[in-house]
Amino acid sequence: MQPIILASASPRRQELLANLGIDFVIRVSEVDETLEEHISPAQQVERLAERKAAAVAVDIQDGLVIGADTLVFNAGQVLGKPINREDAVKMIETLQGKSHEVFTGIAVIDAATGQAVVTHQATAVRFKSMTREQIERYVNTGEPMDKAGGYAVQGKASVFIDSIRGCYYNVVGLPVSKLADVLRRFGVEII
Ligand SMILES: Cc1cn([C@H]2C[C@H](O)[C@@H](COP(=O)(O)OP(=O)(O)OP(=O)(O)O)O2)c(=O)[nH]c1=O
Repeated sequence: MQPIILASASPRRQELLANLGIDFVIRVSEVDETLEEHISPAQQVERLAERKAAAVAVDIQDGLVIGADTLVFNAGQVLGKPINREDAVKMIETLQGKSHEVFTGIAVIDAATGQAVVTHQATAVRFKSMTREQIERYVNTGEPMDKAGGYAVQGKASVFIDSIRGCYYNVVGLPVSKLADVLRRFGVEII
């Protein structure tokens, strides 16, 4: 089997891939994650996932490099990670009491041939109504700061999640079942 390289510093992605029991190494390269204007959230996450994988693939001889990117799409607006506490409060204020979509793009690049498969998945997440005080208490936990949309479905934000339609793991940062489909196209059978 070819070596598998996860081009991600996200502990969530590392944990989800490790859960599958496959051997992989982690290599991360600096990538400009500035959001582009006038492209759909699906295109946005696909481009960033591909950029992350390509930045690592260019430096190695062989192996399958996996890149991923997650964004929240709410009321026509793309939300990345909050830049500070106030930004996190604002993000959650716009999310509470309704549904939004979480997009994760994944890219797998065969470093030896340059062959790439890039795709994405969307999951709908509905938040309960939250008071300003609850939002502030949640932000004070520190949990929102390195998460797209300013929340972690797998963490304390779970208290405020009303429902999820689609892949849960996609919200956490890696659509595991879709990734398995893509890896199979490169000859990697997980189970
Ligand atoms: C919505 C949501 C996002 N997230 C996380 C997943 C991602 O780690 C992060 C989105 O940021 P990303 O820029 O997609 O990823 P990253 O910077 O953490 O890691 P890398 O670029 O090295 O792969 O938000 C959660 O953990 N839980 C959630 O519920």
